[in-house]
Amino acid sequence: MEKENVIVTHELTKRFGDFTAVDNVSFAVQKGEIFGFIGANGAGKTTAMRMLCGLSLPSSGTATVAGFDVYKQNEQIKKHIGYMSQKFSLYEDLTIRENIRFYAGIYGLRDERIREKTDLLLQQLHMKGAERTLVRALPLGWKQKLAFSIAIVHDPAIVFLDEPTGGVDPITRREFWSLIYEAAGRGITIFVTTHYMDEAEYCNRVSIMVDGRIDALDSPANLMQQYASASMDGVFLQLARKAKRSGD
Ligand SMILES: Nc1ncnc2c1ncn2[C@@H]1O[C@H](COP(=O)(O)OP(=O)(O)OP(=O)(O)O)[C@@H](O)[C@H]1O
Repeated sequence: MEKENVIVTHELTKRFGDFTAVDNVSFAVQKGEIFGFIGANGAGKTTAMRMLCGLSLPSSGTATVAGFDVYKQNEQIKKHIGYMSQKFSLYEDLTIRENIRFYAGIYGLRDERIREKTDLLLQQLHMKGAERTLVRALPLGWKQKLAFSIAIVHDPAIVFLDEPTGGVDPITRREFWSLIYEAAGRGITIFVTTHYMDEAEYCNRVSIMVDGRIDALDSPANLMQQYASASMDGVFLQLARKAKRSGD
């Protein structure tokens, strides 16, 4: 049976003045898929992701996210997605437990559900006993795992992760990825940008953006075969070399 598509774009485009940041991008992402979105600095990943999250209107083209139209239903989209940016927004002056409660409340969970979810998260993250620790005192890897769990506390259809593991060591990144797999196993679609090519290999499919366009899109195994490379690093370098645009 065909899996349901939760993101569908057709010739999605974003222009800033006469500069085309995202250029006629068409793709679909299936429910429960881990979809990697990679590209050199300035390729257009964040701009595309912001349109899909309902944070920025496209210049042209179409897109639906969780069945909602990015032009007309951006408030609905925001309710059905989770988002974690590079500068995740945990409150440093609140404890772990207080951060979970705060965001669960914003997402509209009822008190009883918040209590259940808080206990579940603390257990999953092995943070029981540390729940009254201020977030500011936590190591970066703990903060990232907590931020991810909070981004999906309301069981969204899709979670958008913008370079979620920047700056952490490989072991912590792997632990972070086990949380991603667990969420995908529950049917949450993962849309993730990363600069780490080992992480690209963990994705079900990877799209590679060059100068605002999607130049390649397939499973890591197929891409490595197509570009005759033993790693995603090799695939990425072949494509990124063609880029004319440089990041800022
Ligand atoms: N508001 C804006 N006005 C003008 N140009 C912009 C604006 N936002 C982004 N751009 C430009 O669009 C291009 C794509 O930027 P974007 O941030 O989407 O790239 P990216 O692939 O996410 O890069 P990075 O990996 O560095 O985050 C860049 O050249 C950037 O300077």
